[in-house]
Amino acid sequence: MAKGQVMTSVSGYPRIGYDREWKKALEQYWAGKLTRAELEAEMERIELLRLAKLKEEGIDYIPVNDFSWYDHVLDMTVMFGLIPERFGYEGGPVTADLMFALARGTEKAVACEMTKWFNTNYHYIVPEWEGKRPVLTENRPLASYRRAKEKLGIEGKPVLVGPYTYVRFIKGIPQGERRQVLDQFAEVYGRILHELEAEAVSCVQLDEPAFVKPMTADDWQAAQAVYDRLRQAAPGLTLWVQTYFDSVSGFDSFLQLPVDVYGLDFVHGKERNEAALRQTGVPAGKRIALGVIDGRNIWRTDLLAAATWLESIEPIVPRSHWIVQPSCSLLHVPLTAEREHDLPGYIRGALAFADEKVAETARLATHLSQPTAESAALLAASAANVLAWREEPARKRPHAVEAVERLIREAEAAGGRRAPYEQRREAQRRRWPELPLLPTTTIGSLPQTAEIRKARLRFRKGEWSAEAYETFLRQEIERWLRIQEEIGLDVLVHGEFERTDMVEYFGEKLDGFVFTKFGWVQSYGSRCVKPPILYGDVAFREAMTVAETAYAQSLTKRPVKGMLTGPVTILNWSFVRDDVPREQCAYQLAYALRQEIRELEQAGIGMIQVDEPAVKEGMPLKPEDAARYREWAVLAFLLATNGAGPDTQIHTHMCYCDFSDMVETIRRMDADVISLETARSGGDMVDTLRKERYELGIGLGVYDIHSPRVPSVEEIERFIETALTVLPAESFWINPDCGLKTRNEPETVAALKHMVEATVAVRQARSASAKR
Ligand code: MET
Ligand SMILES: [Zn+2]
Repeated sequence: MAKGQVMTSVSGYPRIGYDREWKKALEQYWAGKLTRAELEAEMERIELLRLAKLKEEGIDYIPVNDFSWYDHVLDMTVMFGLIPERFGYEGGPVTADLMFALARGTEKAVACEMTKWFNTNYHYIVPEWEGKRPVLTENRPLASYRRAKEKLGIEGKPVLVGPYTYVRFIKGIPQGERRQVLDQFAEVYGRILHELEAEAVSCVQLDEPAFVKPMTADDWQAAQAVYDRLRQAAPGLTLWVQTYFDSVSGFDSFLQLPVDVYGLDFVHGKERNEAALRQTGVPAGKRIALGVIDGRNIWRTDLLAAATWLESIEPIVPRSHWIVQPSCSLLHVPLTAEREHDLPGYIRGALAFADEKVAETARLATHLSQPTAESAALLAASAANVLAWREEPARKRPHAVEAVERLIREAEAAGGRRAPYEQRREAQRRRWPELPLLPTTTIGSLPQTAEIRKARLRFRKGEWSAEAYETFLRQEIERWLRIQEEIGLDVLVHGEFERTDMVEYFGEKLDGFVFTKFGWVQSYGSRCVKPPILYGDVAFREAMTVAETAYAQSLTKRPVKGMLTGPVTILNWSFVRDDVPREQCAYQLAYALRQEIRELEQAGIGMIQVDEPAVKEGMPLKPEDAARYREWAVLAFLLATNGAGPDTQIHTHMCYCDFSDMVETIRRMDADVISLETARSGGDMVDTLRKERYELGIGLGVYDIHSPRVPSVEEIERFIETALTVLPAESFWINPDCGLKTRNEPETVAALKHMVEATVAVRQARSASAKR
C-alpha cells in the first residue's frame, strides 16, 4: 500500500555537457569562430539535453534557469542591470557580449572580481554596488521556464539565487545601507515571482546558502522582511527556499519564513540539521526537501541506510511531505561515471557522478512511495555495494596506516614541532653564509610555454620516449637555471616544467589515487578541472621530485629549493573518500610527503617548499567548526615537515589567503619561511603585520603575477621599503606573488630583473645608512 507519494528534485545539474561542448562553444565564440546565433543554438541544445535527461530519469522537480552561459550569479547581476559604470552600459537589455565583458574584462574595463562559491571550487563573478537601483532587464527564470515548456513540455522549477544570499554577495554596499538595498531587491524579486505566478508556474526555488553562514537576529529579521514581501507579491506561488553546504544557522527563524518548502542539507551539517528538525519539528502542511544524496562528492549512497534514516523522521514530517534530492546542485560533480572504462571495476562501481546521483534519487523515492520486491532488492544491492567498497582490499595499505598512527602518537608526545626556530635559524645561517639580506626567490613554477605543454603531451601519448622527454626537461631546467643566475636571484627553482598541475602531479605518483578520463567540473567560466580521486589509503611509492631538483642543484652553487604540494592542498583539490575522516587522509598524505622530504634531504637539497595555498579554502563555513579544522590542518603540515633536520629550511606558500585571520595558524605551521600573495592587498598585509608581529621568515609577494604588466623597479622598491617599516629585514624574503607558469618568458624575465634590482637598491641604501 502506498504510504504517500515521495517526490524527487534536483537543485541544479552540470552545464558543461558530456564532452565539455559548453566550454568548446564558448571558447570558439570568444575566438570569433562561432557566430552569436550559432552559440545560441548550441547553448539551447545543451540546455534542452540536460532537461530531457532529468525528465527521462523521472525527476519531479526539474530545475530550469540553473543553466548558464557563464555563471548563475552573473546571470542575476545581468538580470538586475547591475552593470558597473566602467562598462558603459546605458540601460535596456544586456547583451551576451556585455555579460562576457563583466566576467572577462575588456581593453578599457577591468573584469569584475571572481570568488569562491562558499567552500566549493566553483567561482562566481562578484556583483558590485554603485548605488544604482536594481531593475528587471529581463525575466530570465520566466524565459527558461517557457523554453523548457515549449520545447519539451517540461513544467520546470525555476531556480534563482535568493535575495538574501545575492545581496550578501554584493561588494561595496556602504555600512548601514544593506537593509535598504535588500528592500530594493525584494521589490524586483517580487516582480519576477509575480510574473511567474501569472504564467501559472507551480513552484520556484530560491537558493539561500547564506543561511548556513553565521546569522544574527538582525540578519534573520532582514530575511523575514524580504520573504514577507515576496509572499505578498506572489501569494499563490509555491515558494521553496533551499539551503545547502551545511546546517541552517537558526532553524526556528528559517521555519518562520512564509514559504511552502524548506530545503535542507542532510549530508553536510547533518547532525545539527537533524537535531534541530527533531527538536523543532516542521509546521503542519509544510513540505521539506531532504538533501540525502551527497551532491558534493562522487561516491555512491547507501540507499538502504538513507531510506531507514528517512523513515526515522516520519513522526516529524509525513512522508507525503517529503521531497528527496541531492544535498546541493550537481554542478560540483562530473556528469557520468559510465564512460570511465579505464578505471578498475571495483572503483568504477563505487562512483556516482551527477547522472548516477539522479538515478539514486529516483530509486530511493520510488521505493519510499511504493515499495516492491524489486525496489527493495535495489536498495539492498546498494547497501551491499557500499559495504563491499568499504571492505575492498585493494584500497587498504595497512603498513602506511600503521606508520601514520605511530607518527601521530610521536608528534602528540613531542608537541609536533621541530627544534626551536632560533636554533634552526642558526643552523641554516651556517649552511648558507653567503645568502644576502632580503634574499630573492620565486614561488616555483616558471613559464609553461606551448612547447613545454606539447612535449608533455607527446610523452603522455607515447609519441616521445622517456629519454627524449627527460632530455627536453633537462635542457629546459638548465636554460632556466642560467636565466635565474643571470637575473641574480639568490634561491633558485627547477621550474616545475614536468607538472601539468600541482596536485595531479603528486596524485599520479602516490598510491591511493586514480584519475578519470572525463571527470570534468566547472571551476570558473569556461574553465574546467578534473580533480584527482583519493580512493584508498595513501602511500609513498618512490621519490617524486628528486630527479629534477637534484639535477637543477647539480648545475649551480646557489641553493635550489625543492617544490612539494602540501597535504591539505592535495586533499582540498581532490575528491576524497568519505569512509574515513578527512584528517586521516591528510595525515596519510603528510606521511608520504615526509618521506619525499627525506629523499630530497638525502639528495642534498637543503631548502624545501611545501605549498599550502588551499588551507584557507578548506575552512568550514561555521566558525564553531573552524578550530578543529585548523588543528588537523596544522598537524598534517607538521607531520609532513617536522622530520626535516634543523639545517633544512622548510618553506611554505599560500596565495588566496587573508593573512589577518590565518596568522595564528601560519605561525603554528612553524615553517622557516612562508611566502604570501600580497600585491593585491599590500596595504592590508602591512597593517596586519604592524599589529601582529611575525617572528619566522616571511616572503611578501612584491608584484602581481596575474597580470602581464611588468612592474617598475621604483614601485617594487617602494613596496619593500613600506614592508620594512613593519618587518625586520633579517626575516624578510623577496618574491613574486605566486608561481609564474601562466606568464610568458619575456615578461617574467623583465619583472624578475626589476624585482632583483629593487632589492639590491634597498640593500645598498640600508648599508649606506648603516655606515653613516
Ligand atoms: N609552487 C607552485 C607554483 O609556483 C605554487 C602555486 S600556488 C597556487 O606554481
Ligand atoms: Zn600561489
